[in-house]
Amino acid sequence: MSESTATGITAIAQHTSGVEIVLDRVVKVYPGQQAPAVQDFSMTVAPGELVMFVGPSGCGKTTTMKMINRIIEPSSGSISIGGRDVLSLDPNELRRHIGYVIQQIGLFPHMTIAENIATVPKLLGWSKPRIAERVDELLETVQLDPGTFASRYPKQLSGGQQQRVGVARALAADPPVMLMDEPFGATDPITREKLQAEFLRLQESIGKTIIFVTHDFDEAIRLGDRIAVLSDRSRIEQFDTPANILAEPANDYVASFIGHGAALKRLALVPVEEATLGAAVGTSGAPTIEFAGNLRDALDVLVLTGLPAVDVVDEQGRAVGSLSVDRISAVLGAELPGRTAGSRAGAR
Ligand SMILES: Nc1ncnc2c1ncn2[C@@H]1O[C@H](COP(=O)(O)OP(=O)(O)OP(=O)(O)O)[C@@H](O)[C@H]1O
Repeated sequence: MSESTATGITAIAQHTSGVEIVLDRVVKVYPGQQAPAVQDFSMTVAPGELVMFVGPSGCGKTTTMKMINRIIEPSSGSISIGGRDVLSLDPNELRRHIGYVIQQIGLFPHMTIAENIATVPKLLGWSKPRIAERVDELLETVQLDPGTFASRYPKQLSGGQQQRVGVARALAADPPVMLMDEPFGATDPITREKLQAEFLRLQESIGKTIIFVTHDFDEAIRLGDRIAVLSDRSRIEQFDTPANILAEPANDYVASFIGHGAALKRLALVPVEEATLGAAVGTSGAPTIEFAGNLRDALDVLVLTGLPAVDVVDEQGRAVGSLSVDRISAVLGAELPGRTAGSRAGAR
């Protein structure tokens, strides 16, 4: 490795919380192919941001992501992480400083869970006590008891547990950047929701810069700070926050991707505290909604109970006000100042 390469890696490795990723006119033409799989892809991802790539099969999501850690070499264009040109760095070294989680998990079957998590720290030459401490810490972070799981083998874990280990392994050397390729895709819907919720909580504390590939638009809405909706050759059709994409899809392609129920999806993003509450009703025995909940949960209660209003309660269970369908609708209306009814309908 040249000296400048070593300096570049050190600069990336110094960071543990997120750094900026910049892709500039990145192109990938696979050998023997006429058309590029990725054409002129440019994007800046802010430090600590969680960006979701969503698009149909074959549009180039994975190719684009894999060029960042150089599992796939770009044909042209530039990519930088924390201001360092990744194409000038040693690819193997680079990968040790970028966490990588894939759907197939890729745990080594003949290694224990602890050994799996320790792979990169070992390659980086960490001491045994430091590695052991890190493995325990990470298992706890992903809610697996080290005493129970550290010495097990992957096949002795459920799919969801294996996926948690995959995340722990990617985090082992505390990389500033994580690339995640359909990481929860192979799990059943309930496990998937659980993993998503855990992952969101985790990201709140670690603040990595993350690129996350998914087919599932609802997953993108739930997790992303911003979503890039991609079409053929990784063309960016829209790159914006989930709320903005739901409220105002850039074109018919994005609208079709959102599918039905955009208003309901938007409600799930709006916390109860953003609504203007009415007076508490105080009907005894009626279901309530927590102040920390979202407007979709509140609407669920209203629909299921048929009540005109549902009480909102604080952490102590005290009613602090109430929500009705009108009050919930008013929040969505207020989010779209000056928008005509016609354009709102377009956000379907
Ligand atoms: N090694 C390869 N050689 C030739 N073409 C390839 C290669 N890998 C991918 N492609 C092609 O490049 C395009 C983009 O593939 P890519 O895997 O990036 O898409 P994707 O959006 O991630 O798809 P999926 O969601 O199905 O994983 C596809 O048309 C694919 O057939």
